[in-house]
Amino acid sequence: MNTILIIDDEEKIRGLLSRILSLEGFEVFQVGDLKSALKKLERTEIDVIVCDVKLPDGSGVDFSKILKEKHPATETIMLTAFGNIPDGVQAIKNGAFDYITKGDDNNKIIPLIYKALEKVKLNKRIFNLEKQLGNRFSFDSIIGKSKILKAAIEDAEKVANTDATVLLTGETGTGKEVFAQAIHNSSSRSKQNFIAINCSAFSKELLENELFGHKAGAFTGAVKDSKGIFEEANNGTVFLDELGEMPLDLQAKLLRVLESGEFLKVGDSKPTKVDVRIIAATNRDLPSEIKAGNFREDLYYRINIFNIILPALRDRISDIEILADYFLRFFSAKSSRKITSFSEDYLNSLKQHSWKGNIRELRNVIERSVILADGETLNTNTLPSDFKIQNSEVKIMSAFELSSAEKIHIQRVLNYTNGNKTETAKLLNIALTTLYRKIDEYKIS
Ligand SMILES: Nc1ncnc2c1ncn2[C@@H]1O[C@H](COP(=O)(O)OP(=O)(O)OP(=O)(O)O)[C@@H](O)[C@H]1O
Repeated sequence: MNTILIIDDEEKIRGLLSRILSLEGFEVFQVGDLKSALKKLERTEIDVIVCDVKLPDGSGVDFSKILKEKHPATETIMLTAFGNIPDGVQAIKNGAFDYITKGDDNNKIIPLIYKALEKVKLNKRIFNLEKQLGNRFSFDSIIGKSKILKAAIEDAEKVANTDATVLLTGETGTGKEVFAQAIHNSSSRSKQNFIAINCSAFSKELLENELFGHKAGAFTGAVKDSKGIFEEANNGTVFLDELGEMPLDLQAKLLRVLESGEFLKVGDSKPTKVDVRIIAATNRDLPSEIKAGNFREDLYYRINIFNIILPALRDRISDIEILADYFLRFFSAKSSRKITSFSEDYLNSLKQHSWKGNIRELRNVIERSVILADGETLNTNTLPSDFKIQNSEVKIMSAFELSSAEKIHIQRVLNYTNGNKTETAKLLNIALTTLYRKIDEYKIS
């Protein structure tokens, strides 16, 4: 049953609304101030809130902002006083679904609630999809049916419930972090922290500080003791991404953690002891790195206890369709568009591509196509120019058509980002200044 919360300090109005909405079959709750509303929201899942603007402990308009941050799936309808449209407009800017004028619009409330409930349904769907795509990966949500992927999943499932160190190898974007999360989530450590760090993203000093933390006074600006991720992840799992890039000095410190669970914080003389499981990943060939003097051999043998090799996408072409379909559903739901299929040529082009960026690249290509799509089917004209397209959909464009296609393309991406130029330039892979020049040139509003 859908749940509605009415926030109004006037008992009569609350009662009246509550009766109307209960008769409609909703489960209705009512409170007289914002504090009680927050309490109610902590305990009960509310779909739609009907909220007065003036409340004894604050303004409903300001509250709508807090609500969007704390309960993003819930939608709010503001009840504004007669003739006070600015309040309603501000509430919508703050994230409210809509507003109605008190007393005046009684017949509008029910249809508006149904509309808001549709939006709530969509919000929930998107959050679920995002959760799957984000950090809640389990083995069931790893997509793909190819033998080579299934074998990797089977190995990972076997090792998950041990405390063994795991080394994940594979090209960029093959899902190493996704596998690391799935291993953690199905291990006995799943209730504890999973902390991922990219060893190539920091200078040596910063990485040491991030991993091991520091004592107060260890360096200028170190005013307090600080925990590193090994301490933060105590009893949980640390995922060391791009391990091949870790500086040699830090490799020695990591070896000690693996051997004894101990390390020295920066500026400390007493060791700190932790119990962490380590999962490492690399797209480098570690034996060659050892030969080149960039990676410690003893650390390699300590890390390479259980190696899982993640296949490149081009080696499991049979998975492309199901992955593409998954991302299509995700991005069409995210942009509230009804795009349901690919053309045969589109799918063939995907299958012929070399996929150097693997699943990450596929995800980005589908997102781009969803932005550019005209109808319910993705066609090859939404693919980037480096895709092989050998089909009936190709036609030679004149210079005139090219520039109008560019204009339409920019306009679509701008619509997709709600006019955010920085994000648009990023998606188009052009400089912000180029975007401004083109907006000017094509007179895009
Ligand atoms: N089997 C899968 N099913 C669905 N999505 C996946 C799958 N594998 C990877 N992804 C998605 O592909 C993207 C890249 O995955 P991930 O970051 O795990 O790759 P990686 O191998 O760790 O990359 P890098 O080496 O660049 O760090 C992410 O958006 C992830 O959600």
